[in-house]
Amino acid sequence: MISVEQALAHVLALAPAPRPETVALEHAHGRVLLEPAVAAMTQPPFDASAMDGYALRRADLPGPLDVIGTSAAGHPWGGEARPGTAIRIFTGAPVPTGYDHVELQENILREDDRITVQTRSTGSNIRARGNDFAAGDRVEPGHILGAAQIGLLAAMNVADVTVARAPQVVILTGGDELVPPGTTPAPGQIISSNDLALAALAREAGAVPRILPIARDTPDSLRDSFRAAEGADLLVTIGGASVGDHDLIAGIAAEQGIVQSFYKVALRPGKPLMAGPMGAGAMLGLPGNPVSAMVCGILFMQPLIRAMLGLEPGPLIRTALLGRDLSAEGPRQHYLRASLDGEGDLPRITPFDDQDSARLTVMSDADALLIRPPEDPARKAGDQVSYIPLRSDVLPH
Ligand SMILES: Nc1nc2c(c(=O)[nH]1)N[C@H]1C(S)=C(S)[C@@H](COP(=O)(O)OP(=O)(O)OC[C@H]3O[C@@H](n4cnc5c(N)ncnc54)[C@H](O)[C@@H]3O)O[C@H]1N2
Ligand code: MOO
Repeated sequence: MISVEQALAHVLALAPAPRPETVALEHAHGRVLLEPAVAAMTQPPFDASAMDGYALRRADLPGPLDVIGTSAAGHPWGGEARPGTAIRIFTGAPVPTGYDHVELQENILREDDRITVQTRSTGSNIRARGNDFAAGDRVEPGHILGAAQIGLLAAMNVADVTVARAPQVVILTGGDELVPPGTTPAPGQIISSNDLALAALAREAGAVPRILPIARDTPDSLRDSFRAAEGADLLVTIGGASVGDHDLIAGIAAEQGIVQSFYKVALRPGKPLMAGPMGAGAMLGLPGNPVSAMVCGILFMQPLIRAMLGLEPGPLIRTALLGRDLSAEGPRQHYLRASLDGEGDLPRITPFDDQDSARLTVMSDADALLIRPPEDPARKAGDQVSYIPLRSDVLPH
């Protein structure tokens, strides 16, 4: 058995380099920028008024001043500043050269075309040309484009961006006991959940998942499934990884020429785990117990997908204070389903009593996976511990 860290290093070594693709900016939200994007224009492109009011020369204050023109957004005033004058101006309009201040209309007394400034703002109320960005400024690659970056790139007049192609992840689950949701199981059968859960985890990490039809417990059925996965960036198999008579995945993978980087990991839940190169991509074999499959998906599949996208692979590890005493651990690194609460600097983490690797209700209630290293001694409430946060506010699309 190898450690979780060694297994993750093996898995990440299977990631092919991110592949570029050009997309229109309107389709770039949530994608990973792969090449720098360069501003095609300066913002603002002219000194712009930040308020509705009057552009004037500070040297002429307090006035009175003659209003000699109007500058509105999209309709600049074509004249030149003269001493003792002002321009009626609106938010976003160009401030004509020579005027160095905009006074809010609330602070002005106007009689016909003459104004007097009654209160003077401290700032100039002018946004200087280029104070946001200049033509040639770059948005650096290597991160996910969120709403703010999409807005920034649009303002920069960048219409297309080079992003990482989303990895195509094929999900294969098999077992004679499994039928899809929405069908009526025969005696001894259950509903297949792992394929949908792992596809959701893959999508969360930025991949495009494709779920194969549920394979039967026969070599031929699995061979058909492996064939259907050809060309994928990543094949994720779930189940059939253990030592039972019907656990066939390792044999079929070997037949396909997939050389396993490792097989067993000192991990709870999820000991039977395998990975290896497949074509230009990779294969990852996860255990079948539903919670084990998800935990391994979080620990290995999601980091592999993020590495394929050129992102920091993670998983994200945080610190919390233990909510209750815990007994000593065994030789495998343990990821316990836990709740998070508390309002101090560090949250308080409390593992659930039931850690059965088949109970999806417990996984669904969990806010975090509490990490207990191999042979971790007994711990007291209040001790600092590490955890992986589970709830994300990122909605996949
Ligand atoms: N003699 C031993 N038996 C087992 C060991 C062991 O070391 N020695 N390890 C146990 C552990 S731990 C796990 S985890 C499982 C892993 O087994 P497999 O990866 O071969 O998974 P399966 O046997 O195919 O399924 C396990 C369990 O999960 C259910 N399952 C499978 N696929 C799905 C699905 N798509 N949706 C919902 N549920 C699924 C399946 O019905 C089984 O109940 O092995 C232990 N045994
Ligand atoms: O390794 Mo199994 O994944 O503990 O349930």
